[in-house]
Amino acid sequence: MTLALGCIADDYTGASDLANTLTRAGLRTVQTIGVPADDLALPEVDAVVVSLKSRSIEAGLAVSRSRAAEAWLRGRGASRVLFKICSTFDSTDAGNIGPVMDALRADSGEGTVLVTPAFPETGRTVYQGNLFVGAVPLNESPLKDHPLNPMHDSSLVRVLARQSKTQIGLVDLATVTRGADAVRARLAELAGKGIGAAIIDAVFDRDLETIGLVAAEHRLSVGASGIGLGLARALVSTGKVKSAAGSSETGAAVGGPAACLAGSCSQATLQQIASAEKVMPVLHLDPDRILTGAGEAQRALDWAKPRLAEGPVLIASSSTPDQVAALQARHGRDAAGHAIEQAMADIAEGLVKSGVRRLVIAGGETSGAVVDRLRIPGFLVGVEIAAGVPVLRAVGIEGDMLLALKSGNFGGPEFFSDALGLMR
Ligand SMILES: Nc1ncnc2c1ncn2[C@@H]1O[C@H](COP(=O)(O)OP(=O)(O)O)[C@@H](O)[C@H]1O
Ligand SMILES: O=C(O)[C@H](O)C(=O)COP(=O)(O)O
Repeated sequence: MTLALGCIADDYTGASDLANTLTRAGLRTVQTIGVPADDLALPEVDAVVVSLKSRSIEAGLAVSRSRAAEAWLRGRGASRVLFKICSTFDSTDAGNIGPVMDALRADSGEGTVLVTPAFPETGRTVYQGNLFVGAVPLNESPLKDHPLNPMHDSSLVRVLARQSKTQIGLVDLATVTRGADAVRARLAELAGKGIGAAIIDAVFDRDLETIGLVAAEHRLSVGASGIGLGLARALVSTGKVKSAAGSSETGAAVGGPAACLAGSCSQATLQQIASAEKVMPVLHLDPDRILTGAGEAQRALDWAKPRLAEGPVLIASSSTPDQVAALQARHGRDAAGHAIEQAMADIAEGLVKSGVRRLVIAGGETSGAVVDRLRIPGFLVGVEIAAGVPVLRAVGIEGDMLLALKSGNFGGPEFFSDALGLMR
């Protein structure tokens, strides 16, 4: 296997989002969970997206796991590596985007690393280094209330500078619109000043295509699915990869009971849960009971089992920002997050033991906890359910399973029904 592109994603929904984008852009892609075991049978692909649950862990651990993933990718011929982060730059001043980028930059000998979370298809744009979510700056968007990584500064130059050891520059939109050579010249200017990374503006897909042509010449880039799109289009347009567009996995139907789990507290997910309540049974977990060990996961399984034969169910821990803040005040942010993730994993494990083979999960950290508990080593990419969210077919397990790992902010109001309709 000689990879045209190696990717390291800091959460599982983001990995799935990127794998979807690369597949739709014509790259044969597989998503792995962590660095694959040598005996995991992988198809011949152009790109591998290694999923890590590293976005919100201790920075040193995020660095070591990311470096191990990079070594595995480079060992399989990846001369280009994309460190995939959230399109809303989910992170804190401790990291982990800066520390991981610094380490991967040192390993790769990269001069100035191109960084952009722009993903216009989902309303993420970057202008003068500032990230916009739809029409509002990041710090005025619902991401200001994220349970783990609340974002309070839309200037990514400032945000990354607080996390990284290198200086952070800017490649502005005016430069990008002048084309790849202008971007190359600007990067050379920054590298000459010893600036190790640059936020690069992007508002439209054509900006990503320009960026992708330059990023394809670099050993390391950092960004979300948008730069992945640019890289994929550049690899195809320059003949480095023969397009396999339309090659997404469409294997046999799996059938059987189906269930949805929502751990995301995003505005989008709360709306999707409300829509789902009109068409399927929904159980709202009591987060305090989870934190006090009151058997909430078992209660959820006892509720779900008799209903699964009738149709899909949805089990949600999701709360409003005020409720999240109150719970965190009572129990601690990290303790609350971890306990609820693990409860979701307990529930998922019980549902699979009850015969569930089609699982929709809302939330990146939630997806990580569930997929790790189910010991799924990798996924093939299926049809797209919504921008950034594909159907995934598990590989390396006994039997068949279909999953959808929904980024908290992605998908329309009817996402859960839409997903189940495509996961047969
Ligand atoms: N009711 C709740 N109160 C506090 N934290 C919660 C609640 N429900 C879920 N969480 C936690 O919030 C975090 C959600 O993160 P994640 O699953 O990545 O969602 P998103 O994709 O929206 O970022 C997880 O750590 C989860 O355990
Ligand atoms: O928004 C993105 O780029 C990715 O889909 C992502 O990283 C989502 O992470 P989340 O934790 O599911 O919001």
